[in-house]
Amino acid sequence: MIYTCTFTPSIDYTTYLAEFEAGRLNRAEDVYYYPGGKGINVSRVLNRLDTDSVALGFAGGFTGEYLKQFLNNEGIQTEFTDTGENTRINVKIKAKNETELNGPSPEIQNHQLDSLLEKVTMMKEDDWFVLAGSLPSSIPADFYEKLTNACRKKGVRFVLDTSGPALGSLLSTNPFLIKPNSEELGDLFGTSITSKRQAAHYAKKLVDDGITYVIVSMGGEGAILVSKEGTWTAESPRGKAVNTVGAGDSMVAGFLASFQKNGNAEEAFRFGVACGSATAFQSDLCQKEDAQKLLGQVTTKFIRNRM
Ligand SMILES: Nc1ncnc2c1ncn2[C@@H]1O[C@H](COP(=O)(O)OP(=O)(O)OP(=O)(O)O)[C@@H](O)[C@H]1O
Ligand SMILES: O=P(O)(O)OC[C@@]1(O)O[C@H](CO)[C@@H](O)[C@@H]1O
Repeated sequence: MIYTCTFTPSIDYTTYLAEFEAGRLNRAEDVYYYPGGKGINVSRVLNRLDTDSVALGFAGGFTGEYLKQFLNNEGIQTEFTDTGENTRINVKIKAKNETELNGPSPEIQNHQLDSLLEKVTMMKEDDWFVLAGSLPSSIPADFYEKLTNACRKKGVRFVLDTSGPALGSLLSTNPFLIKPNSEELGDLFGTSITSKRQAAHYAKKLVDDGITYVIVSMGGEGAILVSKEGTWTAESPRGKAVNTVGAGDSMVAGFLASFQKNGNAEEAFRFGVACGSATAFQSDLCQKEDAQKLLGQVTTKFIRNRM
């Protein structure tokens, strides 16, 4: 089973308008209330790819209820721990540019952390634990150690998709897969990454340090996958970007759904890229057929590592 875990879920209040101007009253033409948060997006896309998952994490209040119901209505199993406070609402403004306003993480108490740890301890060999999205800074560092030790002991593969200091501090747990975008990878090394060659250089350092697969996503430019064997690069299919929120999460879901079936990293990477682009080309997250249609446009190049 794939377990996704979102510490900081959201309702994504997604609005479309021709023009947006800060500092004045703007009126939206269309609005959508999507469940959000990176792990939740991974679960929603997995579900559309006919792959079961359980969405774990922390939610509360009327927004937390909406989130759970929405996911359950889509047929996704949820096991959220109640935070006792409203889950945040993130504002996504789609005008000529995309503007985002994300709320802060909830305060999470020790007994709530323990309840998550208990769930991870119950996982079985060959399960997956996908920790995705922003992590509250108040959580003691040794908690993640306990969490990832529990995964290791049970033979559960740990997938990490977070950003900022949390990404840096969790790398030493040797995740199976991480998926930073180029900006997040650059932040990690105190530099700015503008090409696939640069991205491959830094991703390789992470693989040398013990991470099995590093995917660096680069929006409309495509992505790279680095492992001990070498580097694959992929161009994104061309199309009109409608809403890129969740494109990275769709890529993670596509990779996992495919890898879980046949263990072929290149194939999983190609399908991940197709899922990312299929999501970017529509308002909500992609459906399986959308990704399958784009798959033929995703070709990869491989460069073997020198021994
Ligand atoms: N404009 C675009 N055109 C085509 N494909 C895109 C576009 N934007 C994103 N994608 C696809 O989605 C993948 C992931 O996108 P991106 O690098 O923006 O992820 P991200 O920054 O993690 O996104 P998010 O955090 O919103 O999920 C890209 O590698 C690409 O395959
Ligand atoms: O604030 P975080 O946790 O970094 O990101 C949260 C978020 O922007 O990421 C998802 C897209 O990847 C959205 O559904 C959600 O609103």
